[in-house]
Amino acid sequence: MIKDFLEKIEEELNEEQRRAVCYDKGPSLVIAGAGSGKTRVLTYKIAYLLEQGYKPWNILALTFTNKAAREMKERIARLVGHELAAGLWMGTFHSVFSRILRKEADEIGFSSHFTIYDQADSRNLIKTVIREMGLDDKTYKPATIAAHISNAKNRLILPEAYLSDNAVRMADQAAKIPMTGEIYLRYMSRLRQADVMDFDDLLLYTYILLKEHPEVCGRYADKFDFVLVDEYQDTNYAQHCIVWELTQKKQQVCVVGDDAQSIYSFRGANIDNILNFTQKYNNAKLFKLEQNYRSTKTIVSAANSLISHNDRQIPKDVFSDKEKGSPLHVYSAYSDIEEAEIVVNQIAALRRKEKMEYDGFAILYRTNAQSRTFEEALRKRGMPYRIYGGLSFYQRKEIKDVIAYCRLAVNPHDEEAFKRVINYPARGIGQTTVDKIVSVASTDGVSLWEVVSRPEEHSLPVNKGTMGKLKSFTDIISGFIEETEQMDAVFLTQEIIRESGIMREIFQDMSPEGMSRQENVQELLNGVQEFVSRRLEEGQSTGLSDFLQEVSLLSDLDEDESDEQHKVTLMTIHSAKGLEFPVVFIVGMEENLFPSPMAGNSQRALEEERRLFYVAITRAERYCYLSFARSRYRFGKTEFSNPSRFLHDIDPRYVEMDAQDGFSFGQTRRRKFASERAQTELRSSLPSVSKLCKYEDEDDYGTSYRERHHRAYGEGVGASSPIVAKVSGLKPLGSVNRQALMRDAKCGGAGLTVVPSPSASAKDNSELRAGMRIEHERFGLGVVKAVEGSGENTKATVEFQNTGTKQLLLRFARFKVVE
Ligand SMILES: Nc1ncnc2c1ncn2[C@@H]1O[C@H](COP(=O)(O)OP(=O)(O)OP(=O)(O)O)[C@@H](O)[C@H]1O
Repeated sequence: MIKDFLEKIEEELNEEQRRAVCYDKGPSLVIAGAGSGKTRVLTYKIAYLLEQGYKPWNILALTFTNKAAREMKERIARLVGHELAAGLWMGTFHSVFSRILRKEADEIGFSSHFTIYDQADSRNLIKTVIREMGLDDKTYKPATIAAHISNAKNRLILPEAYLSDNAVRMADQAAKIPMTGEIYLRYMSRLRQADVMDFDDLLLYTYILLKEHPEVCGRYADKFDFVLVDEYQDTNYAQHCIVWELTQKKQQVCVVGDDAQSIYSFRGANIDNILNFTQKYNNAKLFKLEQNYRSTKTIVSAANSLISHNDRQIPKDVFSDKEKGSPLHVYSAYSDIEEAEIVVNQIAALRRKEKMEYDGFAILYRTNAQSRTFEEALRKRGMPYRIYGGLSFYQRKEIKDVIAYCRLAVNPHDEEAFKRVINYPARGIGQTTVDKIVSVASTDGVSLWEVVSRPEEHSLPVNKGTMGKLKSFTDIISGFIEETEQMDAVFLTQEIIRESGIMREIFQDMSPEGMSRQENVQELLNGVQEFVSRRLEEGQSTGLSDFLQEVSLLSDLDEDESDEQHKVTLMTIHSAKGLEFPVVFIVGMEENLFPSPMAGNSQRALEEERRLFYVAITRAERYCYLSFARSRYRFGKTEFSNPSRFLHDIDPRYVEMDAQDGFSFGQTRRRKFASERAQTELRSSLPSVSKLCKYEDEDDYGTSYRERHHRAYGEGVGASSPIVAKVSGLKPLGSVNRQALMRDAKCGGAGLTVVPSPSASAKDNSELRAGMRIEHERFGLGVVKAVEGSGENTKATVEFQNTGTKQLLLRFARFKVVE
């Protein structure tokens, strides 16, 4: 058996992997470059320890996810048999330590039956505490307070320490939430009274248990002869301290990870744990796995050249023995619409050329909301896809909520939409009331809307208070109904998001999940805006019911999920960690998107964004495509984007770009692409779009939505889109300023040339002839095939290079003739 196993090790592992696997003479740090077989090494190492005679119950292996633990256990079982593998202590920090905590609960004043609160439970309790303390939960937003508490727990800061820390107090005071420490104190005691732990407590109390009960700590430290930790770069301070408590005596610990793939600081991960490991365990042996088995030489070199721009890292030289492969191809698109079409066209072309299945392709983006345009382009082409680790755009809760209001505005008798939002956002209309409405409606044979619109006539049995709440609801919906007659879909959707209270509900949650919901709602607005602009250009109606019609067709396809096994995968880069695909598209490579504007000027945050890009590139086996859109709708207007600074970080030898794309790689890095002057000039020429969008809500939040978002996303260069101009009476951006931007952008630094989208001019339109080439703001380059009609009704049929053939009503079309 031993001989077989050693032979297997010889066959399956390279020399450095073997050395890392067979080392059990003290602490070790295995730095595993991307695609270098980290999982293989961990699996073999545990199997090796078992073969060496270590007992499974004396081995503790901590993973980042339950899935990783399951998969690793299966692989170990294949090597050493199920019986041995089953006895291992293997799982996530939370699952392993909740098991230990249950056993030792009375040591720290809990019963062994303590309950574990999930995020929603814990937020509810925080909200209750805030209210009990007489504080305003609009100032003390539960999500924000929860994040502060979680952060403190992950750093092992207890309420008393929190309260006595001057720096923390001052920071909370500056953030206008000085009572956070008191809330934390009360929240903790409430959890204790209820015999409950929240998720972070599982780590915090484990640490307390080990630190304050040396005999318990000694028992576990003696029990575990070997501790292994996967994804060590993503551990937080509490996890790091727990590992230390368990291993400082025997020093039999092996941590595996890649500092270049540390991407979870927003969840408390601290890259310093891995960077400083060899200082903490000063006789630790360092193994570097540098051979990448996944990607072509070019992809590995491109990723190396990118990450070399980070200061904080453990030096390594990742290499590949695979074929050289093609350069990373960069696409510059006119708009997010064209970007999606380019990607989908490329998928179709590669499938034809290389006979690849759909599941060989992945589209990776920085934010969830970006899936919309790609989903729509894939659907249009009938290409099967799946969203990995999430829902498709129109299935997301916040989108369904807004759409439900839109449906009511168009048809208030829509029962499902009615039930979905009558008490969302919460307006004190309980299930009992809804049941009564349903019952009366059924007896009288009318719709639910009919009952609440005329409750007396239908003898709805509710009290005066409830009657008032129903009246407020019907007033809101009636307002929308009235507006559907006169307003277009963009105006109305904005109105709905604001007046329904959804904006207040969603935009006060600044947690990562909350931000993602905000981005989704914003993206829905972008979709509506895109719809309206397109329909205007096509000479078709732009009402809300037209938009809903289009959306319902999209959702219909959603339900009619094809049985196709092979699907294109769409996901955020964060969820792509650990996965690999023959072809990877990394989209939205723009400033203000990637790096995330939240990173601001913080070097630490920017380095993490760069690591995220590194993770994305290293998912690719054979082809890697990068794309950016030069404009996209944001905040109700077209915003021009500059290519991401990260594109400059890749050595030009490993990238290529089509010559006509108006982008060139240069030597000078990280300077502003478009000059400040041009941006300022352009901005000052813009009328206040906020008048239309009316996002301001100072009364409730102190700061406005736009202000917060612009803080979050940075100030973009924008121009009113045609529909914005039409509805609000604003004029489209003057050509002088646009030319100024083009002039400045063209000679702007960094070796990049950015040509903003074109705008239409009357002259262009009247002289338009078949055969002419045009540049359209969103559809990109195209050739005019025919011009028909006259005056206001002149239409052109244009065959676009990437976005197909379209008919444009010239009066509304935004393009310029290029030849
Ligand atoms: N010695 C080896 N010989 C051949 N192939 C190997 C070897 N080691 C690993 N591989 C293969 O390399 C690929 C990458 O391995 P794995 O997924 O474990 O990498 P990883 O280090 O976890 O990567 P990442 O951190 O980038 O997700 C896998 O397909 C794996 O089977």
